[in-house]
Amino acid sequence: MSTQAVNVHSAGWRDYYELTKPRVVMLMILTSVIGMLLATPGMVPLDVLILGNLGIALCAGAAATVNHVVDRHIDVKMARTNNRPVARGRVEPQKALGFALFLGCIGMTILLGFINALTAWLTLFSLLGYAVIYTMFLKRATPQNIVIGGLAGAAPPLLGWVAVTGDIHGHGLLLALIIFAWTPPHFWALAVHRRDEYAKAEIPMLPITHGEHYTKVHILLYTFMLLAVSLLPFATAMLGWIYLLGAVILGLGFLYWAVEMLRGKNPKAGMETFKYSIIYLMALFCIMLLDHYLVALPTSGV
Ligand code: HEM
Ligand SMILES: CC(C)=CCC/C(C)=C/CC/C(C)=C/COP(=O)(O)OP(=O)(O)O
Repeated sequence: MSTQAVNVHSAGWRDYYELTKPRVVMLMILTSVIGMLLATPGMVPLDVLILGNLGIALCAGAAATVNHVVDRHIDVKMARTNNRPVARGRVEPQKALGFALFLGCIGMTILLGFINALTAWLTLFSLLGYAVIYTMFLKRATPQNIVIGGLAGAAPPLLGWVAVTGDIHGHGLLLALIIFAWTPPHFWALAVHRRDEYAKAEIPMLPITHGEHYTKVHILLYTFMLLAVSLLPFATAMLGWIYLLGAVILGLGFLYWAVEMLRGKNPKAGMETFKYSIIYLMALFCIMLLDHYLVALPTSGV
């Protein structure tokens, strides 16, 4: 049997793992872990840390799996996604949906049984926000799809916060707001780079409906907004000087790439901006943690 035939007909655990969009979920979990640690001056109880993040990750993986099923006819048309397990036929849609249901039920049971109801319901809203509202409706309907859909992806640090404290605090919301402002430059940079593929799949992403220049201007505007929003944890005394310095340097780096895109002289700028966006978010949240333990807690007298 040829390798191609094996690829097409047999599903392995790797295919099921891929359905969960593991690298995206890992970054989300980094933000929810940090959301938990920022929520308290003390140490987060180990069961909340482990079970809370497990529950959130399983629900995010369930949402990602539904996205693979719903988008299979689109995914098969784009080079970036055409080897995905459901699009390629290695995993049948019903089996993938069963897998999503399994992950979602375990995730919700963990959150309801061991964390708290508010975290569980907010996680379910995020799951449905991405799997149903974004994937089934917004993605196909409007170039603002990812701006609105970004609310679901922005939730993890807030979910982490609520898992620890049991209520929604302004500081937790601020963390989600940062990811909300980050999502458009994160995604549109890639969409500019992959414009032709989205056009082929007839998805109304901003570079297709409004053109590349318009998209690049909006990337720059959102990057300014992101820089401003990222200063709020300092302005509200949630975090201190180390964070301020980190947020400014990382934000200026993002602005550099957004301007590079707009100048249009560097053909790799779109992909570089996309890659930078991931490093940016990872680094920003790590610096929050550093600041929390080195500056914010010691000066608050805890
Ligand atoms: C509606 C919101 C979002 C949209 C539309 C979006 C879009 C995308 C797309 C299309 C890719 C695929 C790039 C590729 O396959 O080359 C991607 C990759 C990625 N995204 Fe997002 N994203 C969103 C939100 C998020 C959030 C909230 C996070 C984490 C907090 C995140 C983290 C990542 C990471 C880590 C990757 C790289 C994955 C890899 O290397 O396989 N994204 N994003
Ligand atoms: C419970 C919880 C926290 C839920 C969050 C769910 C989640 C995994 C969101 C991911 C966001 C994302 C990768 C969007 C891209 O989808 P796309 O379909 O536009 O991109 P694609 O073409 O790569 O599939």
